[in-house]
Amino acid sequence: MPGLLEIHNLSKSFDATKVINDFSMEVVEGTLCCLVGPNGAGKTTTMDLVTGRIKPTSGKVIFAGEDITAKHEHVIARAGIGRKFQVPAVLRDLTVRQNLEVAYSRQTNPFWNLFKFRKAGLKEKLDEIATLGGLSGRLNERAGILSHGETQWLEISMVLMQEPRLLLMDEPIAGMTEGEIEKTARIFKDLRKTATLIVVEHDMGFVREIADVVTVMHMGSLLATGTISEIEADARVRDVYLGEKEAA
Ligand SMILES: Nc1ncnc2c1ncn2[C@@H]1O[C@H](COP(=O)(O)OP(=O)(O)OP(=O)(O)O)[C@@H](O)[C@H]1O
Repeated sequence: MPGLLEIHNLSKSFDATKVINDFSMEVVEGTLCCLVGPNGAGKTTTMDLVTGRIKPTSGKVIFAGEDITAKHEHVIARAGIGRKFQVPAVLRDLTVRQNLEVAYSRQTNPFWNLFKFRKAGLKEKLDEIATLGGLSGRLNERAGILSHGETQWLEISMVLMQEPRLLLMDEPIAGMTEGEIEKTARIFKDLRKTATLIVVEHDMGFVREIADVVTVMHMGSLLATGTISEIEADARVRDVYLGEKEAA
């Protein structure tokens, strides 16, 4: 079965520096892939290339069988690739519910959204996503009073409102408490039932908890890919990545 996302021989140079070097990976629909690697390995740049934020020097990105390499960022988003960045972009003065409505309609006027969401189906969809994101009891709270973890879950839920087939996340647990990390792992396990995910992550404990597949990058290239047990047993990975962390 072809992957929902296929990256073929991707390279990217900034001026004379090649930061992505003939990198290939495939993500099968319904799986959660963790993209790991030392600082500067090229993980964020790869995500930028997949979402069309920047364009590769060579290589191809295929999504759901379609070549999206040359497409504009907004076209790629509309095709079903959602991204949650590390820095939250919630509207702090609106409630959790209003933020989710804005994410769906892309309209920041709460009154417009109030009418729109009375239409059949949308309220149910919002409630379902709020439950998935662990926010069903917080819908009427102002987003500005949420904890850091809750704000991250709201952001994830906002991306889900756009119904992405593939969801990319940059270090989603950065700054979270232990309890929030555990809850985030549970949310991700639920998400995997309906979406395909790529999570860029440094915390190997969290990766162990959530990943179906782990892909390791090193100096812009693929170093290894496999289950977490295969990756942890791989001497090359230990040398360049885990070894480096132990030494830090
Ligand atoms: N716009 C740019 N111009 C020049 N070099 C860049 C640019 N963007 C990224 N780089 C370089 O590309 C390399 C890969 O960076 P990238 O942020 O993709 O790594 P990363 O694996 O996400 O690292 P980290 O884990 O620290 O976030 C780094 O050496 C970085 O300095």
